[in-house]
Amino acid sequence: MRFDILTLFPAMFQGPLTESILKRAQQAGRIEIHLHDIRQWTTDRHRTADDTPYGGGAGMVMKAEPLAAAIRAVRAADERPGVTILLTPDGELLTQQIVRELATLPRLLLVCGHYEGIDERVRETLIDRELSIGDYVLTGGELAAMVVVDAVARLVPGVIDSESIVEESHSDFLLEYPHYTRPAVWEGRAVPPVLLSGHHGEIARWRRAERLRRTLVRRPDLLARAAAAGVLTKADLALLAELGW
Ligand SMILES: NC(=O)c1ccc(NCc2cccc(O)c2)nc1
Repeated sequence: MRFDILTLFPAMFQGPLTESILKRAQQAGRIEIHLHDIRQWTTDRHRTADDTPYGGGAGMVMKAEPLAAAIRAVRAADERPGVTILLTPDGELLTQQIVRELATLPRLLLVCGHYEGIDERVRETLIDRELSIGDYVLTGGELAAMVVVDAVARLVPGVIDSESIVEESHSDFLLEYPHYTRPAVWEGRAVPPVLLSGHHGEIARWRRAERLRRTLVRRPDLLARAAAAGVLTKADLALLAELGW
């Protein structure tokens, strides 16, 4: 899968995209990440990529010409069709369901807006989809783009071991079960005995029960979505009834 990131601050991506799993995934050729500095497509001496807003007001708006030229040039750089996504607080809220959908695409172009955003005429003509990582405003779309790349790339086959994806949090709307590792007792607190029992069936049942209980307590909204999506078994519903759901 190919990611193209269009930004005014390419250096911001050193670190998250050049370390650990994403670095190894790129070295293994599972994913490609190409950074593009939008200023490369400015034409004036001052390399102007933003300007003051028509109608007045504070802040700056990203100019249409350089951004449109960048999007068109980057799209043309690879024959694979890609979806062009703008990261913005006004976008559709990113969920694991959307992440799974994006992970099936051959290519993603992520446009990192800045200041107060981008000229509306670029949104109308060149942006396919607008996504938000949450209801808060950041100085730019770069951190949001890193979140999208991280969440999507880890679902690309071969990037991480597939069995850990199946049962992870949010994969079926439910939160994760609690995790423990050595030592068996830490500061007087023991690991739940069932996990040391070797009874894999009991362990699976305990973990499922913990996922349901935690989701009920922390995110009842997700539980309702799990029920609506039909991912709760009769045993799940019986246990949830016992828990008062
Ligand atoms: N919640 C988010 O995903 C998110 C994304 C971007 C951002 N700031 C840049 C920006 C601000 C306003 C308009 C625009 O197009 C881009 N802030 C938060």
